[in-house]
Amino acid sequence: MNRPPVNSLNTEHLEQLHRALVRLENEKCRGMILSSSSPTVFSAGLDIREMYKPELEKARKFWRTLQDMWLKLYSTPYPTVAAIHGHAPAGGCLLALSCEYRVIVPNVKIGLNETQLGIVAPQWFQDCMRNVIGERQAEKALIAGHMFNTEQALQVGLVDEVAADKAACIARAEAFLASQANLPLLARKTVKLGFRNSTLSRLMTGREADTKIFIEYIFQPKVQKGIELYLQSLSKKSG
Ligand SMILES: CCCCC/C=C\C/C=C\C/C=C/C(=O)SCCNC(=O)CCNC(=O)[C@H](O)C(C)(C)COP(=O)(O)OP(=O)(O)OC[C@H]1O[C@@H](n2cnc3c(N)ncnc32)[C@H](O)[C@@H]1OP(=O)(O)O
Repeated sequence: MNRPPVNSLNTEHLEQLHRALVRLENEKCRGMILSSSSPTVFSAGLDIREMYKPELEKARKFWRTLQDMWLKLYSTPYPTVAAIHGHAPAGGCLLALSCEYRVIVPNVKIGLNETQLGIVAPQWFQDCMRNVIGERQAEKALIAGHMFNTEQALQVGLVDEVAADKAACIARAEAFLASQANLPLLARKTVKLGFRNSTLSRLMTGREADTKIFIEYIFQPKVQKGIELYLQSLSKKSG
């Protein structure tokens, strides 16, 4: 990902990610490392400006593009690793959770923090967390909007490994891909999709309902007020 300063996910960036995933699949890619050009941020999650006073059709397109990108990422036939050498809140955490393996560096925060922002992580975000860390830990983390530090993320199983820095992180991600390289492709892909199918189907069969929930939620005046205040707090911080 290379969308400075923080790889926030707007419609255009989501479309780029989606196109890249389609191309990798068409080219029979043998593995992907999802990484960031930023030295300190993996991805800041959804671009909050896409949810602030949006036009209805733009908001719908944004959400459908996110759904498209995630459905592709979660179901890739090739192995995927997230090299998390920077913070990964909310949608950034979703990207990492959607890969098959996660390597993180020290001093990083990762989690589905939506509750803390006064919004709600959609069901499929929640499913991804549950599938990785289990029901009990996911429920606790999501209710609190907890951001895990590196040590906590390793302990709870949100990530698989800690590496010292970006170079080591990429090297460990490559080692994971190498460990998968000799597995028969069809068997590997079939098992992966078997595990992920119910999560994928839940969104695929309810896409329009999921979009409606998103739209109705973000268009509420009190939610808009919360987003406005959060945006102000973010820009005050950097100002
Ligand atoms: C059942 C009902 C269900 C209903 C569902 C409905 C709604 C929910 C919908 C979706 C779920 C939401 C998912 C999300 O992903 S929301 C996004 C959450 N992300 C965050 O909270 C992260 C916010 N950012 C940070 O914490 C920090 O920026 C950082 C990532 C830790 C990096 O810190 P750093 O100090 O390096 O950078 P700055 O904070 O100075 O930021 C630089 C610059 O970027 C702007 N920015 C940061 N994050 C975002 C973002 N997510 N979107 C847009 N812009 C962002 C920040 O404002 C600064 O901008 P400036 O112009 O001031 O320089």
